Amino acid sequence: MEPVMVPALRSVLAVSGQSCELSLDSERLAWRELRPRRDRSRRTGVCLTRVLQRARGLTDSLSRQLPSGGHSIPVSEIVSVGEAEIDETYHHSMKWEHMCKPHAFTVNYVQRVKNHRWRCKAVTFWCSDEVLCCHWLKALNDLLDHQTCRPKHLLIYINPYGGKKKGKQIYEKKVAPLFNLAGISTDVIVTEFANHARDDLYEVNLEKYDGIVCVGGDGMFSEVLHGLIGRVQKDKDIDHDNPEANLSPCAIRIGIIPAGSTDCVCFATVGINDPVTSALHIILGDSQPLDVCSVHRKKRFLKYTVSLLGYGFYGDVLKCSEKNRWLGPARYDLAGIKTFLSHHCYEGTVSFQAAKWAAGSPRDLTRCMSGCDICRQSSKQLDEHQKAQTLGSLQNEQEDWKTIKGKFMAVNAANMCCACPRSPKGLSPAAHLADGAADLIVVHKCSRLNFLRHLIRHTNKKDQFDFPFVEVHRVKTFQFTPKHFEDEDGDAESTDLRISGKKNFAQICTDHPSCGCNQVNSIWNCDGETLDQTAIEMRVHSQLVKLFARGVEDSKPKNKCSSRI
Ligand SMILES: CCCCCCCCCCCCC/C=C/[C@@H](O)[C@H](COP(=O)(O)O)NC(=O)CCCCCCCCCCCCCCC
Ligand SMILES: Nc1ncnc2c1ncn2[C@@H]1O[C@H](COP(=O)(O)OP(=O)(O)O)[C@@H](O)[C@H]1O
Ligand SMILES: [Ca+2]
Repeated sequence: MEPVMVPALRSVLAVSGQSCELSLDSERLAWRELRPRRDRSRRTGVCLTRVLQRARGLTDSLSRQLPSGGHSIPVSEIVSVGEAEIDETYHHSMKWEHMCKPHAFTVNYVQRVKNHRWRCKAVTFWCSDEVLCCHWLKALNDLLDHQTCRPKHLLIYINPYGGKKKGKQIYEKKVAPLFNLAGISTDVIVTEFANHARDDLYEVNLEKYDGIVCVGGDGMFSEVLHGLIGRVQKDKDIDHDNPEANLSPCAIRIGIIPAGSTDCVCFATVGINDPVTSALHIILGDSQPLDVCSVHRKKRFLKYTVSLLGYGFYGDVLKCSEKNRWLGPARYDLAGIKTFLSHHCYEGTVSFQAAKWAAGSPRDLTRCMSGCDICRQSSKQLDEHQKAQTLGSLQNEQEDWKTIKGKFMAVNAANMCCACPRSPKGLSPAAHLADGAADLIVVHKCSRLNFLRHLIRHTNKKDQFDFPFVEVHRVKTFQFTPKHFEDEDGDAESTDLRISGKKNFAQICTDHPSCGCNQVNSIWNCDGETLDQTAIEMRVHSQLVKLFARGVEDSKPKNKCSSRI
């Protein structure tokens, strides 16, 4: 059982009562049984074996079982290592007081289970003596110290009222113990009012932290996003009211512990809305760049959005759902049915500039996966495009605008696929997290039945864009102007105020008999937050923030990057 130090570490230790050869190099920890399990006569020692078999939590559901019967864990997926905790009660009840404390260490590591879920598993290795045990502990801890991407200090904001109001409970029961295990220190703030986290981020000493974590839904994430981006621009003296401004990227990463109603940002960046999985991605120090869209009206900043910016159907669903917040996540289903039945359409003009440099297209049947090639290629091409623009070698950008006028059921910009439990492939299944572009989906006025057919396709494998009344474009920027703005030659500000303030929708409707719609205006759903203004411009900022995530992993890992739908 002497360790072999050159070039890597190799020893014979015991796992679950079996002698195993354990080896470690800078990449992997691996072990394989030396003798078949049934061969009890030659086991390493009766007492030790019994302790091993009964030791708490050390059952043999080991991580990557190799075809040869061996196991292997990448060092990058080890959560922590430490001296094994021996169950003292058991120890005494078995009258083994005479036995000196066995020398063992436990490795906590990530295990993949179904549907992109991760769990933290433990395996304990038993050594013949203390020196060997310390040696292994030191070697493993040294390797973990080299995982420099891992956060050590986190600032956590918990929304106690998000989703089913279980944010605090989820954090305390499922997440805090894991952060503890991984030796991460935390400052926890349970928010007391809406925008508490956003405002706090303007004041806080960010240098103290390696990451900001929000516990809540997309709305809570949006708060943290606004606080962080706003703070960085303020520190760098960048005017976010200028729609042309080149925003400064945020170096500090954001983690999301899902505890909301839709959890679409988490679902689309991790593959599942599961608090333990997200906590493990944070602990391992994953990093996923994310595009952020800014929404302006004229020269005034309104909001940032990372998932859905939707007018018409999704705006109305949100507006209706806000009245029923007490219903929790079910409020969206009720609002969805009501909105569907009311079947409103809205008249206006959509103008956009296509993301010509983007490597993919909204209907190319690819999905943005971990290490996505399309994101890498697109952002490279975008850099080149921007350089060419600065040098003046590209034609006037103004000529690139395309316009769609008409009556719409919905105008949606999806900056990511927007997958969520309601729609596992999302609003725009081929949209990308970090390609510097968003998918603009325009659903023209159609019958109720056709709109239902379009909606249903969000829940199955069929193409929701394959209808004559739906068009989709990959864009870098778009503008929307409702019809009444054009008619009134809109002083945007005063018109919007009038719509949202003095008049109610019924009055507006009778004022506009020619529009054929029940209402003149919808509102914008901006990552689940309402926008009062209707005439807006949106622009994508490539990879402005980073999340503690790695994109959705391919469950059948043949091609690591983008896979066919
Ligand atoms: C017939 C079934 C049709 C199902 C159609 C499902 C489409 C779902 C697309 C979801 C896109 C989600 C984009 C994400 C938005 C979130 O940022 C945002 C905020 O999340 P948070 O509360 O966690 O903070 N969430 C939302 O705006 C919620 C959008 C949910 C829309 C649900 C719509 C349900 C529609 C049901 C129609 C039923 C018609 C039935 C006719 C008999
Ligand atoms: N303490 C609080 N009290 C009330 N609202 C809050 C609080 N903390 C955060 N919020 C707001 O709650 C809204 C919804 O939060 P979110 O966590 O996204 O839940 P949900 O997914 O159910 O919408 C967000 O707009 C956020 O700004
Ligand atoms: Ca994008």
